[in-house]
Amino acid sequence: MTALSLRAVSARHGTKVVAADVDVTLEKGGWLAIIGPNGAGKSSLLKAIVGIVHHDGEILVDDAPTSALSNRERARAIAYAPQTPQLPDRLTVTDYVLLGRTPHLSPLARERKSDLAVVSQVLERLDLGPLATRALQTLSGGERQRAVLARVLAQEAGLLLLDEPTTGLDIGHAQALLDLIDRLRHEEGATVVSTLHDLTLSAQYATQLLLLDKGNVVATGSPAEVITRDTIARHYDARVQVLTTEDGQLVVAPTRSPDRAEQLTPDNN
Ligand SMILES: Nc1ncnc2c1ncn2[C@@H]1O[C@H](COP(=O)(O)OP(=O)(O)OP(=O)(O)O)[C@@H](O)[C@H]1O
Repeated sequence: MTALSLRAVSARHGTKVVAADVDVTLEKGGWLAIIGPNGAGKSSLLKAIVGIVHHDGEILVDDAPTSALSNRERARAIAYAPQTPQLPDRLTVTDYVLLGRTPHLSPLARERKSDLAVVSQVLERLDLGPLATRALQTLSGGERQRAVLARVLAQEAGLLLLDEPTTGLDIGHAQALLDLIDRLRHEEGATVVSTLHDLTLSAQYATQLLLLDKGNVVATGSPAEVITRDTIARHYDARVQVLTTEDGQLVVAPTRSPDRAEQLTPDNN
């Protein structure tokens, strides 16, 4: 089944188009990373898929046009974690994560045992058990980020849209979180669309990349097709080497300009 199809989709703020004419297809269980320099339109495109930024063109989730879904149907199909969420600071982690169950409850109904079970399972998976009764305002940046992901996972939607999910996480927590998302893909068939600034992580975790530059799609394909020294130089104005580890994983390593690096060798200092 095709989990997500964008057909000639443009995202716009008012009349200003910030991501133009995007065509992409993602099979169930795939992971699409939207990459590109600052201001390229990545978050806006993600928000257009969620339905909180205007779009032109057609968006299909599980082969159904999202324009035909009710809010509730949409919330059961698509879970979204914004880049900088406004959190209800006084809520405990458990109560906040329970909000993820809202699309599964009938109006005004209280949560059921099964909802609480989903929440405690998700908290455990994200190593948030010890923080379950803490108010959100007392959490560190990385802990808040994990709480947001926990709410998204509690929603049990098939399509996860994650805007910079590793922001504020140290390298170990970032890897643990991406590994967890990867497991959800493999074990539960979740489909993932994320924006990611870290090109190494994008190359290692995504099955498919879409590179935006100034709102235009300038490259799509597998990580090896999209992540090349020339492409990164052209669209990010950055000097990098793309290395391959012994087990075949790509690593994007920034390099200093040769002139400047030479000036800094110990002999010259
Ligand atoms: N609500 C808004 N109203 C008007 N313009 C907006 C709005 N939100 C974003 N933009 C503009 O749309 C363009 C794309 O922004 P967007 O946040 O989608 O980029 P991005 O690729 O996610 O950037 P970054 O990597 O810096 O997070 C930018 O020029 C931005 O200023």
